[in-house]
Amino acid sequence: MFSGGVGILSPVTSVCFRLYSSYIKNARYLFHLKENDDICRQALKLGSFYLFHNLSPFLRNIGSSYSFPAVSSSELHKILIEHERNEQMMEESVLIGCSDSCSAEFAIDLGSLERSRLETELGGKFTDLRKASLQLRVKDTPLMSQAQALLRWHESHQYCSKTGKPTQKNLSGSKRVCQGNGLIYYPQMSPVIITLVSHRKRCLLARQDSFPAGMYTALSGFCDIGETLEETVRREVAEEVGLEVESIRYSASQHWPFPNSSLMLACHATVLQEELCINTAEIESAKWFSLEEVEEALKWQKVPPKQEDGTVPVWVPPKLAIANHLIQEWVQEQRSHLKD
Ligand SMILES: NC(=O)C1=CN([C@@H]2O[C@H](COP(=O)(O)OP(=O)(O)OC[C@H]3O[C@@H](n4cnc5c(N)ncnc54)[C@H](O)[C@@H]3O)[C@@H](O)[C@H]2O)C=CC1
Ligand SMILES: [Mg+2]
Repeated sequence: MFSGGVGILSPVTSVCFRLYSSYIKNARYLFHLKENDDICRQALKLGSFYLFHNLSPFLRNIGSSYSFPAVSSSELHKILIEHERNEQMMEESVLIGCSDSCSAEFAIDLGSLERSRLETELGGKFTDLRKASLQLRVKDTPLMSQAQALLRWHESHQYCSKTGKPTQKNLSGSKRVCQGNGLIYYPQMSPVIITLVSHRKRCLLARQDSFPAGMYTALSGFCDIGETLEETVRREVAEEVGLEVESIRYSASQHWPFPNSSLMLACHATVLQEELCINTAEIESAKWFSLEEVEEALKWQKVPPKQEDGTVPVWVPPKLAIANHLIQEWVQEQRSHLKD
């Protein structure tokens, strides 16, 4: 059922939608919701709502796993009334997507409501995002991260940086407009490259002193303004480990919510030499690893225990991090070379 859009879209648009795949229907419907406050206001009455409290997502424990459940519009309405809030508060929600049946999905921060009472009533816990990311199934984390990132952006962009006047969110939350001069602000992400450098049969993993003990990962760095993806890869590899990049191959991307929204652009790169010159202001340690060593590091599903000599074995970020994807991809490629 095309519930979210029924009776709201023009007949012409609705006819077009019937010819499209559900993916295209959803994309077009979301476009209308983002752009048109009236359509979005209607969708609020039928949509579902993911809950946050001071940016901590609401999780429910079911047996040995956790879910990130949504409440219906009428359930949210009831919560607001019971906590003596105006139903207008529903309009503080931000749009984060829509279901396969085109029912709009929103996120709302209930930080002004009593947390422990809400948790008891809803039967779950508002959980810090980092902890929640590790508790939830990997496939459920992108929606939660996206929702938190958008709520966080709105929370920190209440005023225009040019006029100092308040900014007003449009209903979907796809932008904020300065009440003084009409300047429009859109949610932002910082582009970051993450590169798995390799040379012959080994790959390079590094760690910063702020990482948990034993954790090594691929090199990463924020793009400077005006740089291309390729230029950032070359500069970061040179800056952090003193190596000259020979070739770059794009792999995949990921939205990363920590500490602020980044768009992680993941690449493989080969280098011309292997002698490292580590920039200790940025990196605590960087080492070349063989296939066997990387396979060993991948075996740890969580932080490994200390060994008898007090050291922690090398391990790599969990599956939810794109670093893990890059490392797995390299392992697959090395294994396939062995077969050749
Ligand atoms: N999802 C994943 O697999 C991984 C994600 N990351 C993320 O990548 C990001 C960048 O990693 P680093 O190697 O530390 O970057 P980096 O090597 O560029 O160094 C960080 C420094 O860059 C500067 N900087 C420039 N632009 C910045 C911006 N827009 N925001 C914050 N700092 C900025 C700051 O001085 C900061 O201290 C971090 O947010 C980290 O969480 C890092 C590794 C793996
Ligand atoms: Mg870095």
